Amino acid sequence: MVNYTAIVLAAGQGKRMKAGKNKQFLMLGEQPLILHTLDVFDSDPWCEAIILVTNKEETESMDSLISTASLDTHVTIVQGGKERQDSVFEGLKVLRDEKSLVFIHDGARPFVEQEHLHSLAEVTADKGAALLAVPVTDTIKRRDGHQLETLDRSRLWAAQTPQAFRLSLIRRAHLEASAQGYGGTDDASLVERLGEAVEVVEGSYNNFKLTTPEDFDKALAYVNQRNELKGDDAMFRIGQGFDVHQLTEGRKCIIGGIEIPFEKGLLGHSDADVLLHTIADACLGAIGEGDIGKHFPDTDEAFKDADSGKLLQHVWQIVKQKGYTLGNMDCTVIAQAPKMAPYIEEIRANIAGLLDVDAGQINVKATTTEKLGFTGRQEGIASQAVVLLTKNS
Ligand SMILES: Nc1ccn([C@@H]2O[C@H](COP(=O)(O)OP(=O)(O)OP(=O)(O)O)[C@@H](O)[C@H]2O)c(=O)n1
Ligand SMILES: C[C@](O)(CO)[C@H](O)COP(=O)(O)O
Repeated sequence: MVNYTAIVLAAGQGKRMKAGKNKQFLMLGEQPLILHTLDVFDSDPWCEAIILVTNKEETESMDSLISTASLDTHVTIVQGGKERQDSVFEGLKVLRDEKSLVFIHDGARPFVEQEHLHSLAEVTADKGAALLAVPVTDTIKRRDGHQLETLDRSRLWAAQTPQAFRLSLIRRAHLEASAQGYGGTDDASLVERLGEAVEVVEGSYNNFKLTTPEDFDKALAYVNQRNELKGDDAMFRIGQGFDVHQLTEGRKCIIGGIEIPFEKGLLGHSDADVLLHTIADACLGAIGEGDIGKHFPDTDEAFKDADSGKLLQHVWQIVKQKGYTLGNMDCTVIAQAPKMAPYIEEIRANIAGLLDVDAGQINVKATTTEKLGFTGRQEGIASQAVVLLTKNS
């Protein structure tokens, strides 16, 4: 582990974004742009502290934003300067340990990945200066009036941030640049001017800077796509269920809503339909709503001998209210006996009817356990199910 301090720059005006305010405060999905960027460093265990450089006029609003963000890493807010370089210099002023590593990062680059932060830290610990960059993919032309020159693309890299340095080196580079009145568009260029080597660590094209409205649209699509895979609004949710009921004489053997002729039946508070209970559990699991025990307690007389088809339909209403529908489900009945094969299609059609979906979305299969265990001894029947739910658009 190589520790570093991150200086995150947010003191610009975001003029090219044309949003009428500093782009750092624009909502990118569920939170402002700057919080996405801070989250990256907050969740990196190698990052020891964050220096957030902000506008004088925005210090208060940035401060209250941070206080609502529940970040674990300590954030010091510093007032920036007129140009980006001035803002970096203000950030450097609060650091003391000259041997430590400092990462300088644009607040407007929220998608930097942790593996690249770590590669950068390791290279910088060894070499003293490094930056993330990607090979340019366009052909680059230098234009002088009507005269064009095509540059050799094989040697061209698009510089990103973070740019990382030993503190003593980047402080010296900034002092020198300021003494000479040199203004660079990045920090590495100031170190290059000292004649010092700066290593290139290949990053990702995802680590783009949000500069124009088009960049913002691209970032929003990226964030939405990421969110589709998680949380209450996820496009897909998966759940699994498992249940067992004891086989006993004097009870009906109801599996998947179909009464199967057999010398024994399943014991339970309700009709003990092991398969429908399993499916209900898988559905509740997928939407994060616990299990059927929570919704239909076996201490409640209302559910005595209850038709499990009705219970499953109740669960399915909850699923639908949350905006989900069935992708598909796959179930296994684990029974030594009765023989399930003759009933599988009827069960499948019954479940499809209960949920008002196509039978093709449902697979039901059965297995014995080769006479092993409690199912093999015909003491009980078990079942398993996995359910994939998809969000209605
Ligand atoms: N005086 C400045 C200028 C810029 N930045 C920061 O440096 C990063 C990169 O700069 P850029 O994308 O150019 O942001 P802005 O300066 O805000 O944008 P613009 O040039 O369009 O006004 C941004 O996170 C920006 O907030 C800064 O901290 N202080
Ligand atoms: C530092 C930087 O992000 C590297 O690509 C870039 O140079 C910042 O430039 P800007 O003029 O502030 O957009």
